[in-house]
Amino acid sequence: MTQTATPIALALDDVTFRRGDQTIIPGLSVTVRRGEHWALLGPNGAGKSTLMSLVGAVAHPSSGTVRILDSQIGRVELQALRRRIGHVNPRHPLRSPLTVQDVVLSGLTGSVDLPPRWRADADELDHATRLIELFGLGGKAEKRWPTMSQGERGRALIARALITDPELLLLDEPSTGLDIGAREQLLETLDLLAVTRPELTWLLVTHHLEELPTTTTHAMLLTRGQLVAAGPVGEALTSRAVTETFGYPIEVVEGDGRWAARTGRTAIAGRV
Ligand SMILES: Nc1ncnc2c1ncn2[C@@H]1O[C@H](COP(=O)(O)OP(=O)(O)OP(=O)(O)O)[C@@H](O)[C@H]1O
Repeated sequence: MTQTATPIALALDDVTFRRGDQTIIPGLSVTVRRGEHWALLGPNGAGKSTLMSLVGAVAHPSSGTVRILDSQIGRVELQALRRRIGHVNPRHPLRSPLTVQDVVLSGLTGSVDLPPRWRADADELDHATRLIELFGLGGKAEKRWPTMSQGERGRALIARALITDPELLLLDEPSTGLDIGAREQLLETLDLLAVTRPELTWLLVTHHLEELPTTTTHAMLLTRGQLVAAGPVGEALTSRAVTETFGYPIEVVEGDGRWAARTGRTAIAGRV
């Protein structure tokens, strides 16, 4: 019996990205398969957000090819492709006092605010309610954006990203500003999502190894727009690769699927 390979969710082939004179990504190739959960790590300015905008069908590469789901950027209508991608941006530019429910529903209209005459139908309302419950916001559906905590906002934004049943979920620093309890709740929810939606592929940008869900399957380490390591998390997230990525001696520790970083004291001792 022949085994078919898991379909590809993202394929970047020799991708470059330039802004004016600056080359932000000098040539990057990586393949992500459906159902994989990738962590994307790298120092400030490494190009993580740039990479997220390329795989989120927001930016075009300067050269090379970007395939997202079954479409190649440059050959498809980006708007249609974006509807299949859930993008969680911690700097969501909402100014109006929308309720949790409306924030989640705004994922259906793809807008920050709800269009004035738009109304959700019964199925859409039901879906929003289920997501609000899943993310522990049941009982808070009427709470409004300005009075929501950072943790509540983060969870509402993930529910918003999921309401279109995306095939790809992009999480840009989803734990930013969360206290330990809220962070743990978020990580548990992502782990639960991995069970309830095994086909969903995600890419999660973080600055902290402690913020990786236990269901992280792969990791990509980026510095100056180039990959230092990319592959199964156990192979890519090594002390050596993290040290090279951040240009500082770091020891990576793993236990029960959770990750942590601490200063590589042995390496430092060897320097003095
Ligand atoms: N709008 C912009 N105009 C000019 N340069 C930009 C712009 N956005 C990003 N850059 C530059 O592109 C490079 C990569 O930035 P990017 O935001 O992708 O990095 P990052 O890894 O996400 O950083 P951080 O961890 O600080 O969020 C940086 O050198 C940055 O200064």
